[in-house]
Amino acid sequence: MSHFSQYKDTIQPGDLALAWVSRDNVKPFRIVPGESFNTRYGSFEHNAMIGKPYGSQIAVRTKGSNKFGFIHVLQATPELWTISLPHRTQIVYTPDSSYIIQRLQCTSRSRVIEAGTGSGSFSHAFSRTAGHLFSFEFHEVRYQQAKKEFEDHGLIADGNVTITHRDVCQDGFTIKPTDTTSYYEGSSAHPHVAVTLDADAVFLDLPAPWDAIPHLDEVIMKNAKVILCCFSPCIEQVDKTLEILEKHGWTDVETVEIQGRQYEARRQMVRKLDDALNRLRDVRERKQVGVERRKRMFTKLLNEEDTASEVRPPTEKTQFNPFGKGSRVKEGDTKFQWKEVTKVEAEIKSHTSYLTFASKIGKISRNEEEVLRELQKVRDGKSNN
Ligand SMILES: C[S@@+](CC[C@H](N)C(=O)[O-])C[C@H]1O[C@@H](n2cnc3c(N)ncnc32)[C@H](O)[C@@H]1O
Repeated sequence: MSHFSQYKDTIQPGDLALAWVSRDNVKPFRIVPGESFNTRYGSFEHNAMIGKPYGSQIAVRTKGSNKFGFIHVLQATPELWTISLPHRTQIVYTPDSSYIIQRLQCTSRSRVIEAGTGSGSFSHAFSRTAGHLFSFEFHEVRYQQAKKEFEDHGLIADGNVTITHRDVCQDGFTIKPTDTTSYYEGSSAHPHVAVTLDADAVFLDLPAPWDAIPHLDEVIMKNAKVILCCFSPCIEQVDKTLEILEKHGWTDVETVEIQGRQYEARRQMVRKLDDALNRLRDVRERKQVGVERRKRMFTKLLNEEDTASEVRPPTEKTQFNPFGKGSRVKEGDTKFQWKEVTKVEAEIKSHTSYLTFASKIGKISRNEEEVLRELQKVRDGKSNN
């Protein structure tokens, strides 16, 4: 059973769990009775986690101190996997993958093609939503690593993912029995019959998608709407992709870019001009009192008079401290006035690329020879007139 497709309540032996150590330190680990998860804040025994609800905080006393270190144990989801996975390549982050999945109209009935697999970040998101994912990777080591990871996560044997070692630009997407693929392993699939992909959604995260696009006609669903997305960091790549999409009969072409932003909501103290003016007046008056006292003391010293009577007047707590200056004010303190504000978080993990979407119904492709003949006819007609 895939570790990513079902929610469960409690932490059990064998689960793939994620330790939330801090916001940018999330680590995957397998729950094994008797083992520990080690961090610089302490060593957390798996036995102390087993049976607890997911989301629990697990605390240990830090060695040689009275302090506690703690982690939260979370259930694996594609979103958390994306921020904790071992990077083998650039990856697609959740702001992009969530948008792409809905634009591809991906559902539990979808048959999705993905190339290349890379670090498998997007593959995990697809595997949760799609009916079947056919993922392709031409780098042998990356293929092996991704395959092992998918097996460990239950995405292959009991899941809905097929991974194939293939250069899709050169050899297309048809999976044959002679291929290095997870498809025939331990499955009841006929070992001599090529796989019918019949894909209705395609995601290409490749340096040269224009070389892969011409091969798609052989493997996409006929008489159904097929939606494609190409993920390209450069506008020059988009340009070449658009040209080939048009040539091969893809329509509804649109290029978008995701600009991920995170807004932090908080309260800000309301500062009125009158309050500021009163505070300035108060400061000036106090300063004046101090200056006059020092002047008197100086004169008395010159005249060798006793200065003992010149005691510092007790400082009354200022009335004009509207902004809590000099004291720590808790956000929302009812003694002050507050307004709700939002702040944009400066950085959010989102590998910015251009997303080019297109769709196709049936096997419509442009007959280049016919187009050239028609163009020639128009030119001939003009020159005869
Ligand atoms: C940027 S990574 C993909 C990252 C992936 N989308 C993720 O979220 O983890 C691109 C991958 O495409 C693979 N690749 C490049 N050209 C390919 C081709 N012609 N056929 C198959 N895979 C290819 C590369 O080896 C690389 O692993």
